[in-house]
Amino acid sequence: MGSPPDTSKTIKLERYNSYVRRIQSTKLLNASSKLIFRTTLLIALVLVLFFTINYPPLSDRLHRHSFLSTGFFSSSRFPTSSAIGGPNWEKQVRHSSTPRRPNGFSILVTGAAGFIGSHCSIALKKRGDGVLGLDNFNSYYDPSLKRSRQKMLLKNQVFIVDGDLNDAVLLAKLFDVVPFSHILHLAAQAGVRYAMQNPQSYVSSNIAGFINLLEIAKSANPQPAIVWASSSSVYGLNDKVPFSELHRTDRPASLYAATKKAGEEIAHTYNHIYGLSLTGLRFFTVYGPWGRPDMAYFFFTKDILQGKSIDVYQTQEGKQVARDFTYIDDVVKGCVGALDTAEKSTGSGGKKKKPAQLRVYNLGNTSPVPVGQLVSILESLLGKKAKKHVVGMPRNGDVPFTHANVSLAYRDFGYKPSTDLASGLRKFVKWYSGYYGVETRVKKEIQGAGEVPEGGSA
Ligand SMILES: O=C(O)[C@H]1O[C@H](OP(=O)(O)OP(=O)(O)OC[C@H]2O[C@@H](n3ccc(=O)[nH]c3=O)[C@H](O)[C@@H]2O)[C@H](O)[C@@H](O)[C@H]1O
Repeated sequence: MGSPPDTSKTIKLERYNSYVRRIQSTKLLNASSKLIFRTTLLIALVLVLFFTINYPPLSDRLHRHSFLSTGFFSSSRFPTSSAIGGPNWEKQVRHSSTPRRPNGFSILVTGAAGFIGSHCSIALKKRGDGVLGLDNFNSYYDPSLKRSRQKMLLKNQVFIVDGDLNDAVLLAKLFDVVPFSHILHLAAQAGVRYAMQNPQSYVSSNIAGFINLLEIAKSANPQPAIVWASSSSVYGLNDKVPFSELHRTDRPASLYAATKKAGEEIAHTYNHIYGLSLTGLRFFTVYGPWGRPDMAYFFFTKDILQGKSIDVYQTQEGKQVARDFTYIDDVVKGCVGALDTAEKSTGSGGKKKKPAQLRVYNLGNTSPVPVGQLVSILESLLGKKAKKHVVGMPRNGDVPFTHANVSLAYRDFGYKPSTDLASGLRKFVKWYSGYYGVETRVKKEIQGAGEVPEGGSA
């Protein structure tokens, strides 16, 4: 029998091999943890860099009062990740405000998601001006309508900055990025009767906001020329007709009217001290497609269709209340005419060099219509009778009638309203039917004729 085999060498070899395997797996583990650590660090760095550039919004970084971009932008041209103040945002601001025609304007339109603001923005953009919008999308009336207008503007390559007139940091930033030649200032707290419910909102938008904008404009270089929305309501208790720019406007009947009249006086001051070119437009009850749901023609339409009763006001003496209802397309032509004839501001670096232009114009229809007749026209266009409730006009700021003399606007920029109330309301009802998807006589007629309702795709 031979001696047992010597296994001690084999055992040693196995132990050695297992030792080497352990070392190798530890090394592998170390290498992969290092890789994971480095990758995490890199991702963290990229994220920190991204948020430093894009977030929080500019004004949050510079002061605590915040406005947030809602990232609502749906157009492929203006992607959703455009926080205010970031490079992507600046690119959109520049692109939107760059004119596409020789000697075109670069215009900041405040209240661009509003009724008159959205129509004017599109008209100006279509003729080749650069247009940048500003709007705070407040909820005075259904903000979804403002968002729909915003979508329509995006389709027309107009970008709206989501921000407030009272945000001085934002306004200063906009003027840093763009040397605006003009401002069309239409942002305001509108509505005559709402002023009794929320007086402070009128002070905040129509006075403080306006002054904030003027402060930025007077310091800008070049100073822009400014065209802005005043109101027919400044005539207040004036009873001379038709209303002329030469008539008294020192008896406003509502706080809304008082803030618009204050705006006209404030405009005088900034023109006088700083040489800003300023043109105030007194709008007379403007109506039409994409209009304001707080206005009588709009909510009468809704209530009539829903079978609800409507209050039709009459004066305390039992007379009909009347308005010089003015169609939106006519008003847009007036705004464009005022911009085209606005002279340059004369100041620079906050100092006036010589006297500058200061103007006020009526933009009305020159043909007042009693509210009862407005209701009859709507009944016929909707194909439905209204449940009318005739009541005395509440003492809440309303005036019994308005009637514009527009000879000054005609003389200076050829303003000539051409749409009567029945034709204008027909266009409004056509839009309303398409936008809200409701049946009306107008809709049946246009479908019968093979037309597509306006606003149906918004
Ligand atoms: O030109 C302006 O500067 C203003 O025009 C608009 O004010 P107004 O002319 O008062 O329009 P709007 O409310 O549509 O009432 C229309 C008519 O219906 C009567 N009216 C109103 C409500 C009601 O329930 N019943 C009624 O008969 C009412 O008595 C009136 O006769 C803008 O809203 C305002 O922001 C401002 O721009």
